[in-house]
Amino acid sequence: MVVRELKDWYPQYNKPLLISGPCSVETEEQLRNSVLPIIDKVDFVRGGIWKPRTRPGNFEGHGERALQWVQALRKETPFKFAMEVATPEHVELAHQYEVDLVWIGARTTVNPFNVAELAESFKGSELPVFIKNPIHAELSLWKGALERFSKAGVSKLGAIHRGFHSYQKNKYRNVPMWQIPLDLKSEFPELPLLCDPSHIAGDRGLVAEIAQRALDLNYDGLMIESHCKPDAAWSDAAQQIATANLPDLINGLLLRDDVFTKENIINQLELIREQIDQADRELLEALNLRMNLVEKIGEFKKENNVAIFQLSRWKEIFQSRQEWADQLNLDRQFVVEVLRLLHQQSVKTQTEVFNKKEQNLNLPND
Ligand SMILES: O=C(O)C(=O)C[C@]1(C(=O)O)C=C[C@@H](O)C=C1
Repeated sequence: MVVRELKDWYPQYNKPLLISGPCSVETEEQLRNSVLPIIDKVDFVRGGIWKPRTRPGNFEGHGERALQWVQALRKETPFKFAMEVATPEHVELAHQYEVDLVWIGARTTVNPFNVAELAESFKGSELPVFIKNPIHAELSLWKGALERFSKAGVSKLGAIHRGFHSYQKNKYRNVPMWQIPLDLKSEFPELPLLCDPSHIAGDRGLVAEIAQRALDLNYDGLMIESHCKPDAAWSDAAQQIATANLPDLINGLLLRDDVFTKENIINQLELIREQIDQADRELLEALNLRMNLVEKIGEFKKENNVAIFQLSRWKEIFQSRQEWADQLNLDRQFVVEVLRLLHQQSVKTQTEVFNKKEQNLNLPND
């Protein structure tokens, strides 16, 4: 997949790229009051034209009528406009109304049929397209959508992390699972990655801290929902911040450098990284030793016809290592995950020992 850096196709890019505006375009007046005060603070104004709603009966967006309001306001005061598209008809209207950036919503990204059809409708287009993560935590679906758009010739491509649905109650509306977007960025370092703290939070009180977290992780930009009267919003009222509060939120964010630049800090960093290298080497040697011992026990078990899984020993290990973790001030959950992985690997290794055919038996056709 060919990806281009933001700066490549958006030369005025000054980190972080900022997209803000209301969840939905509701009325001409709401649009004007939500947009005009933020024009010089953001790169793109966002506004929902069609809203995919979980249940029928909720406001589903005004469609083309809202685009006409956007067009009229832009004639008066120019600004770059971004919106979600979910069908080829939306894409056609995006071109017709000279929208500057579009994104593909989480509910669309999950469906390869929709993605393929949408990507096709971008053939020959110069529009930048950002793909939101699929609603459930599956990196390959997210990558698949990006690849389909790339294959269709969309080169101004980016990703938006908006968190993942969880059936369990959580502090956040959508669980961030930061590792997934970081895995995406590791694979495609040039791919512009934005965070949508509003959809992760589901609550305007959490938006600033999530936005900061994203910048701490070196995201390229943010998409934040803002509304002139958020409590009266027709959709996602709880997560939209007041237009009047957007400047303070933006000014309060700390930008981190990409890499260390100061000489003395680089020296200190290098010293610590050498120690980490050493610690990792010892960790791997300890793992190697453990796996050799596990293999040895596997051979004993095979010789003596004893089962691989030893519940009472495993329970004892599981318990005692958590106590050790407490003594060492290590996070218990982290240690539990490592133990589970270790045990899984032991069982796999001993299964291989059990299945190993004896050498030199020379059984025919075996
Ligand atoms: O103690 C054993 O019987 C082992 O084989 C080792 C080990 C482990 O990984 O520690 C592996 C499998 C058993 O279920 C319990 C423990």
